Amino acid sequence: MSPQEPPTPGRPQPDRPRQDRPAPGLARTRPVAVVGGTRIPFARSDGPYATASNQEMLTAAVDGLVRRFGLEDPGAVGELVAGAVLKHSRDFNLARETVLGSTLDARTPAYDIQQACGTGLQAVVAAANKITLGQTESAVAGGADTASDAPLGVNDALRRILLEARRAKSVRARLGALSRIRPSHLVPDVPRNAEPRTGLSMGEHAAVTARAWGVTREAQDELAAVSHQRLAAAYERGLLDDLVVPFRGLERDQNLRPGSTTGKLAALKPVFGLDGPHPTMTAGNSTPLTDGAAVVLLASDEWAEARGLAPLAYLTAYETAAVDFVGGDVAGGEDGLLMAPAHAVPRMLERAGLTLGDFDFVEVHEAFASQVLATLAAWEKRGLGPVDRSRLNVAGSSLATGHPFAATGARIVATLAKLLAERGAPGRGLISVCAAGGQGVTAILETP
Ligand SMILES: CC(=O)SCCNC(=O)CCNC(=O)[C@H](O)C(C)(C)COP(=O)(O)OP(=O)(O)OC[C@H]1O[C@@H](n2cnc3c(N)ncnc32)[C@H](O)[C@@H]1OP(=O)(O)O
Repeated sequence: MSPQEPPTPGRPQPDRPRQDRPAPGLARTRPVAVVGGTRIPFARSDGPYATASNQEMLTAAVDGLVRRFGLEDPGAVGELVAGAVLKHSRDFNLARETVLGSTLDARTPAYDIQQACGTGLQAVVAAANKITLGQTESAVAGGADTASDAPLGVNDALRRILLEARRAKSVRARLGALSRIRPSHLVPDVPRNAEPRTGLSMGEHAAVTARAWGVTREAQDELAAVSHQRLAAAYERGLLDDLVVPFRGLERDQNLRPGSTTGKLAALKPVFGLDGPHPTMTAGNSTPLTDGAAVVLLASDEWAEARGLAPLAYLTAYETAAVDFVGGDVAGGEDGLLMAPAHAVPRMLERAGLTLGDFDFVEVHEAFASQVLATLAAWEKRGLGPVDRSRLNVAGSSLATGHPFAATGARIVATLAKLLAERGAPGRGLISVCAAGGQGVTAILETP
């Protein structure tokens, strides 16, 4: 090529010696340690956190983590990744605002993430991916949600009139627009716990799936009672002592009922699936609407070692899946709204070369007892084998703790990492979280 010829895109230039690709220090992968986690006790909505915002709750959880691991110094944390499902417009930059209001160094970058109830786990995965690629040394990840302080939207018709009034070029045109406001326009737009494409609530969708998989009321109540009993036992033996920081007078999850028994649960009246025969889902075997926040600290081994912190476990695999809950095999149960983990987990296990029997702990987010049981049945049908119940949600799960949507993933990661550390290496735990919109987020934690 003559010096006058333009360089061909993508061709190595003769005067530029060929380098090792990728450049040294780039595109490496390395283990991602879960160093610890902190959450505030979860509260039933319209209870003690009724006036707490997502930002206040997330800040309390972050500050708890900063105190516990001494993260105040500049540059200690690479970034904060967090989200909320129910967001006010003031929460548009929730993670960064949380940094600014917290004891983290104000120069800590932060960004928001959202995958419905999978948000907390997806935040952990996003942060972990940067650590494994060597793009950052440490990160805090998690989420917060409040169903009490839910954002109320302006009635759509009123919003259009107000926008028209704002755009008006004259006082007359503005008054003309405003004169169309009617008392009915003052009815707010309240967020509904429902799927926009079906109009059905999460519970109603779960009821359809429960029927498809033949999940009984007794099995659901049994799972719910065990969840409460195991969470109560976990508190009693101190498992949560360094994971939960008090907030607004609460020291333990408010929803926890240590005396929950199948007898008491059997007395509750059904609340979902009332349009079909034998409804089985009640307030006791469904998660309540909940307020709360949870975060975890992730890091490279080098970072943890330099700060004298011992990793609890390592995040070693991740998978996500989605189902066609509108047009797919909904009646057969495979494409039920909350069944995406039934697809994500087999894929993840195949990639990892593992079966369900290879796990010491299996953590399945309990949106509803019926959805957990349908998921277990689907895994079995797909040849993954049964889950040993003595390894399932051993410290209780969302039926007992409650479920502040975006916080649940981080709660599970922190609890599982603690369980693995307590058990001692080698150990392995699976996480499965179903999410609105027909999605599932799953992961594996290990102590090699
Ligand atoms: C991907 C996902 O995670 S999807 C999941 C998203 N989350 C949801 O969809 C939330 C679903 N939950 C709900 O909508 C509501 O909590 C409902 C409809 C289930 C229940 O709401 P409410 O009727 O307000 O429940 P409430 O707390 O009042 O409980 C009803 C009764 O059951 C009783 N109860 C609830 N849990 C238990 C229990 N474990 N043991 C004994 N009694 C119980 C309550 O004491 C109450 O009794 P009372 O009427 O005598 O006071």
